Amino acid sequence: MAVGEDVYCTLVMTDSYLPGAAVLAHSLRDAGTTHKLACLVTTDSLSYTTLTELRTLYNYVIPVERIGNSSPANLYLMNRPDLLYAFTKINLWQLEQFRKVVYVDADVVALRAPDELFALEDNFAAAPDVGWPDIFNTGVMALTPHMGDYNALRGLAEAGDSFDGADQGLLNQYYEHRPWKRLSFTYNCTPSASYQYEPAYRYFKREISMVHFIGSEKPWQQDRGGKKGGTGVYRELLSRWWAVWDRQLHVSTQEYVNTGRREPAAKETVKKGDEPEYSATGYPLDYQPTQDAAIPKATTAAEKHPHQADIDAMTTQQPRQRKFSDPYLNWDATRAAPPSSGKPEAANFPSHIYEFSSDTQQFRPPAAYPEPPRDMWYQVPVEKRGQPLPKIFPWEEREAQAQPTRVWVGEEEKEKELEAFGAADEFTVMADDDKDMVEPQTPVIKIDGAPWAAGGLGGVNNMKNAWDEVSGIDDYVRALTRFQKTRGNVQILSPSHHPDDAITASQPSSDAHHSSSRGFGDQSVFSPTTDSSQMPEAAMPGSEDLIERVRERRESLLLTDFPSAVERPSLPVTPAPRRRPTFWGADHEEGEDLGLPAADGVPGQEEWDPDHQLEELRRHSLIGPSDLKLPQREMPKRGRVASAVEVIPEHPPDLNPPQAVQSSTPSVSFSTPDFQPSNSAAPTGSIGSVFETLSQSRVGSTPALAVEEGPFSPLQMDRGEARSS
Ligand SMILES: O=c1ccn([C@@H]2O[C@H](COP(=O)(O)OP(=O)(O)O[C@H]3O[C@H](CO)[C@@H](O)[C@H](O)[C@H]3O)[C@@H](O)[C@H]2O)c(=O)[nH]1
Ligand SMILES: [Mn+2]
Repeated sequence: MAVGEDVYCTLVMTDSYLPGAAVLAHSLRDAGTTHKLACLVTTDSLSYTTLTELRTLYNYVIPVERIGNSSPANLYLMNRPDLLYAFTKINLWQLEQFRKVVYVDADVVALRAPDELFALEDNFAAAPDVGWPDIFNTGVMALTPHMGDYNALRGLAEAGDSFDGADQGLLNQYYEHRPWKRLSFTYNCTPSASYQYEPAYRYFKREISMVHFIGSEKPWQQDRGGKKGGTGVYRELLSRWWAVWDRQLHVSTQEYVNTGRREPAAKETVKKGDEPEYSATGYPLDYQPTQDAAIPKATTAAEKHPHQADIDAMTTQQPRQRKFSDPYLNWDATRAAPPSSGKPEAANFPSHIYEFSSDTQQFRPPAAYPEPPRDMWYQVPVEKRGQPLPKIFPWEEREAQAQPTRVWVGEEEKEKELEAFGAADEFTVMADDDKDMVEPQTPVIKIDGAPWAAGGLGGVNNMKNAWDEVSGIDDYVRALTRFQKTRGNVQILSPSHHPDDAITASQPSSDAHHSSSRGFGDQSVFSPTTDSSQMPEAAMPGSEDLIERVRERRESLLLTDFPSAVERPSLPVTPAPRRRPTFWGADHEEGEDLGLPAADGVPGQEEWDPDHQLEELRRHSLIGPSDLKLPQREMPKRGRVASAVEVIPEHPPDLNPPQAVQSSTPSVSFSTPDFQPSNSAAPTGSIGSVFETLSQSRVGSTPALAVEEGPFSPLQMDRGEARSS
C-alpha cells in the first residue's frame, strides 16, 4: 500500500457481519469511489472462508488486536453484550500508513460515495447520533490516524471509561474536550423501525450519502420487508441495502455467512428456514391465495348462486399442488429487486471461438478451375402453333364455322424481328465456321412489306424515294412492260442497243446545272440503276419471268420496294461499309472513302433531273412518244423528304463536284451481309472483274457501271433507301 493513501475502512470481528461488509464494499464501488477499501479483522474470531471472502472484497485486510471491555456492565445498559469488543475500533488511529481514513460500520450501505470526506482538514469528523444528537455516532468517522490518539484511547479503553461500555461512549468522551467536526446527518443516516419524522426524510433523502442500520437486528438478519410494524422510511432504506445485495450476491445471507460463497452450489437443495424464493408476482413461490376470498360462497340455500355447482366444482377441483413458476419472467420489477437466483440474461447465448489460422503458406490458386457447366440456359418454351384458338368472343360462338383468329398487339413485329434475326444469325455462323470459303452464299432477305414504312427501321416511317412521286416514271414503267410483252424477249432498258447515244439515267445531264440543288439531304438515293429491269439480260436468267415480276412489282410504284434475290441477283461484290461524315465530323477516322475523286461520267446526284432524264429516255428508248406522258410539274428544289438524320449543306456542284457527290449520298452505307454475291462467275470481291464481266455483256458503257472507282457502287445505289446504321 502506498504511504499516505486515503482509504475507506471497516471492521469485521465476527462472521455474522460478513454480509454487511460485502454490501458496504459493493455499494461504495458501485457508487464509483476512487479510493481503496480496507478492512480491520480480528483473525482469531473469523472463519477462513470469511477472511478469504473479505480479501476479495477489500483492497487491504488488516489484522488488528481485539480490544475488549474489562468492565462490560454498561453494555448491558443498552442490551448489546455483543459489543464486548467494540473497543477494537480504536485500532483505526494506529493506521498511520494512511493519510486519511473514513471509517464506516459494517452495517452501512452507501447510496453515494462520500469521497469529499477525505478532503476534510479536521483530524476527526463525525455525524450526530439520533439517540443523543449532541454526541456523534461512531458508525461513520473521518479521522487522521495518529498513534498519540491511539495510545490515549487505548488507555481509556483499558480503564473501561465509556458511558455505553462500547466505542461510541469512549470516543465521545475522548473528543468531548477536543476539536472535532460535526458532519451532516446525511453521511450517517440511521433509520429505525420507529422513525417518526418522515417529512424530514422526504425532504432530505436525495442528499443521503450513507444509511446506517444501527441496532441489534441487521438487514441481513431480517427479510426484505423489514420488521413488522416498521415505518415506510425504514423499509425504503432497507430495500436499498437489499438492492445491493441482490445485485451482487445470489445466495442467502445465511449461506454466505456459512460458506462465504456468492453463487449457489450446482445442486442446491432448499433447506428449511432459508429465505423464501420469490415468483413473478413477488410472492413466495409456495404462496396460495385463499379461494374463499376470490369467490364468495353463498351461506344459505336461498342465496345460492345459480351456478354454485360449477363454482364449487372449480374451487374444489382446482389443483392446489401446482406451483406456477414462469421460466423467464420470474421477476416483477415493480415489486421486488431482481431475483437472487436468476441467471444472467445472456446465459444461453451461443458462443463460438474462432482461432487464428496457423498456416504460414501463401495462398496459391489452383492451376485450373473446373469448367463451368455448358448446358445452362433457359429453354424458351416453343409456342404450339396451328392449334385451334378457344372461342372467347360472342361472335365466335354465334358463327359456328368461324375459326377464331386473333393477333395480339406487337406479335407481328416480334415475329418479323425473329425472322430477320434468324437470317442474320445464320449468316454469322456460316462466316465464322467457314472462313476459308471462297464464295459466300447470299442469304435470302425476307422483306414482307416495307419495314421502315411501319417505323420498324429507325422509326422513320415517312421515308420515300423522290422518284416515287414522279408520276411519269410509273407511266414509263407501265409502258415499258406493255411494250416488252409485244416485243418479246428483248433486253430492257439497255442503252447498249444504242451505244452512240448511251444516255442513261445516271449519265450527267448536259444541262445538269438547272437541277443542281436537288437531292441534298435526301436520305433516299434514287437512280434508274436501282431498278432490276435495267440489269443486263446476260446476267439474268429467265428474262421473261423477270419482266413479269418487274411488272408485278411495279404496281406498287415504289422504288423502295426491293427486288428479291431472284428478281435481281446480287453482284459479286461486297459493299464496303461507308461511313458518312456526321455533323460533328467524328466518323472520319476510317475515312478511306472520303475525298476520293468521283468517277468520270458519273453524274452527281444534284445533277439528276428526273424530268430531263425521262425526256431522254423517251427520246432514246423504244417507247414511242404516245406511250409516255411526261410530267408537267416542277420538281422541288430541295429534297422533298425531310431528313431525320442530317442536313448536308448545299454545294454548288461546279465548285467541288466530287465532294458534292459524296455528300449527296448520305444513306448508301450499309454493312449487312444481305447482298453478298452469289451467282456471279466472276471471282468474289473484285470489282474490276465484275466490271469486266459486265462489260463483256455489252453493258460496259452504261454509266451505271462506271462507278467502279467512284463513290457509288451499283449495290449502294441499289439499296438507295435510308438505312440508319
Ligand atoms: O459482533 C460484532 C459486532 C460488531 N462488529 C463491528 O462493530 C461495528 C459496530 O457494531 P454495530 O452492531 O454496528 O453497532 P451499532 O448497532 O451500530 O451500535 C452503535 O453502537 C456501537 C457501540 O458503541 C457503535 O460501535 C456503533 O457505531 C453504533 O452505531 C459493526 O458495524 C461491525 O463493524 C462486528 O464485526 N461483529
Ligand atoms: Mn453500526
